[in-house]
Amino acid sequence: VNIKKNPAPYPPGPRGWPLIDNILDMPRIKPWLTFTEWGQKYGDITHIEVLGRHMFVLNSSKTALEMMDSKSTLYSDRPVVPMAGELVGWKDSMAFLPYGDSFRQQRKNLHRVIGSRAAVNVYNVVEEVETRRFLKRVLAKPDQLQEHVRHTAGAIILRISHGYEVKENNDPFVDLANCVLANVSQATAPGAFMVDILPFLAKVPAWFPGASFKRISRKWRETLEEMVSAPHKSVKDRMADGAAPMSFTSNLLEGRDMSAEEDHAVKWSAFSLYSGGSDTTVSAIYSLFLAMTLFPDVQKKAQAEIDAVVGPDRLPTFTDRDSLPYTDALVKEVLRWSVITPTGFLHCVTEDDIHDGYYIPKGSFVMPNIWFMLNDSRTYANPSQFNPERFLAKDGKDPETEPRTMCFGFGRRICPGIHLAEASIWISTVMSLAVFDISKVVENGIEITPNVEPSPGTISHPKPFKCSIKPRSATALGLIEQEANY
Ligand code: HEM
Repeated sequence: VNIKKNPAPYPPGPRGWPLIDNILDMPRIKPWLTFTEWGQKYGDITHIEVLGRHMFVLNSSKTALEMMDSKSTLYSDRPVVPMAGELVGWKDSMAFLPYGDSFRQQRKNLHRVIGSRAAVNVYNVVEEVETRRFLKRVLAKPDQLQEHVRHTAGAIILRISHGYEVKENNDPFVDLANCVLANVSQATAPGAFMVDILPFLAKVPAWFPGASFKRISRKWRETLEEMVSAPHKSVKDRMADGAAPMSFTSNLLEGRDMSAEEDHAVKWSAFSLYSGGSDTTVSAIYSLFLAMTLFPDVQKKAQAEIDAVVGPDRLPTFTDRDSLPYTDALVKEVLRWSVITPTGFLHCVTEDDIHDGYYIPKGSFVMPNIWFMLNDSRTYANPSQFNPERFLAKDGKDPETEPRTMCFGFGRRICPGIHLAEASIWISTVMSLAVFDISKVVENGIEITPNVEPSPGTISHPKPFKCSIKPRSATALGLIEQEANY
C-alpha cells in the first residue's frame, strides 16, 4: 500500500477525540477554559481530530494574526453547516458564506456603508435618539434592564439597516428577528442535530422516522425568509413613494440598476447587520452594567470625567467622544473583560499549509480562543483585574494592546461591524453613566454581589443579574425625561 506521507507533523494535542462520543462530550460549559488548558499543555497551536476532521485551536493572538491575517488567502473560508446553513438557509448570510464572489460582494456592501468611523458617523443621530429612549425605559423599569438593552440594540440596527422605526412594545420585526436568532442558536448548538455530524442525513425524506429535523428546519426556514425579505420589500415600496428614510438598504439601492444577484446581496447583507450586530452588542452593553455594579471606583472615575467635560446641563453626544479618554478606556476594558465571542467563529482552510513547522491540511477548521487571548498575561498585566487604566499611557508606560485587534476576529473575516459596535457601546456607556448611578441591590439589609457567570455559546452573555439603577440627581432626571425624537 502506498500511504501518502504528511509533509510535516501535526501540532501536539490531546488524544482520544476521534470517537463520536467525544463530540457529544465536547466541553459545553465554558469550553474556552478547556482550550486554555490545552494551550498551557501543548503550546499556541493545539491539534484535535473529530471524525477525521482536523481542528486547530489557537491560543495566542500573534499566532492567530500570523495565520488568519498574514495568510488570509488560505484561512478565510467557513465550514459547511448542514442544519443551520443548508437546511434552514443561513448559508446566504455573511457569517456563513464560503470565501468567494458572494462573500466579496456582501463585504463590499458592508464596507461601503459602515466600513469606517467616518461612514458610521452618519448614524450618530440614530444612536443618540435610540439611546435616549433607552434611558427612559431604564428609568421606568430598571429591573428589566436586559430587555431594554435588547430592544434598543434591535431598534438601532433596524433603523440603520432598513430605516425602520420600531414600536415601543411587541414590534413585529423585533419579535421575528428574536425568533430567527433563537432558532439559529438552537440549530448551531454543538451536538444538537445529528445531521451536522452525518451530513448524508440531509437527503433523508421528511417522513422518515427520526427526520423531525427536516420539519423543524422547514419551519425555521420560513421564518428566516420572512425576516430577510419583508423589511427589504418595505424599503423598496417606500422608495417607490419617495418616502424612504436614509438607511443601509436605501443607500445601496439608490440610483442603481440592480441585477437580481445584486439585489439578493443587498437583502442579505442588510440582514447580516441584524444577525451579526444585535446579540453581540447586547452582550457587551449588559456586561458594562455588570462591570459598573462590581467596580464602583471605575464608575466614579468615568462619571467625574463626564461631569467635568460635559457639565450637568446636557446629555453627552458623539461630539464629546475625543475629550473623554478614561471613558474610552473603560469601553476598551469592557470589550476585553466581557466574554462576547469567547471562541470566535470557525475559519476553514482552503489550501494545505505548513505553519511553524506544523502541517495544517486543506479543509481543516481553525478556532481562535479569543477569551484566552484577552486574558493572556503575555499581553495584559493582571488580566483578571478590571482596570481601564491599562489602556492609558502613563509614566512613560505605553498603553496595552487594543482588544479590538482580537475580540472582533481576524483576517478577511474580521467583524465588519467594528465601528458600529464601538459607537453603540460608547454612547450607551457615556449616556448611562452621565445620568445613572449603578450599584449592588440591597435585599433584607444584605448587599447582593452578582456572580460573573458567562453563558456558553458562540455569543456568550452574562448570566442575568440584579443591580440598582437610579438617577444621579434631579438634574439628571430632567435630562432623562426630555423628549428624544428624530
Ligand atoms: C461588541 C460587538 C461585536 C463583537 C464582539 C463581534 C465579534 C465578531 C467576531 C469575533 C466575528 C468573527 C470574525 C472571524 O471570523 O474571525 C464577527 C463577525 C461578524 N460580525 Fe461582528 N461583532 C460585534 C458586533 C457586530 C456588529 C454591530 C455587526 C453589524 C452591524 C456585526 C456583524 C458581523 C458580521 C456580518 C460578521 C460575519 C463576517 C464574515 O463572516 O465575513 N458584528 N463579529
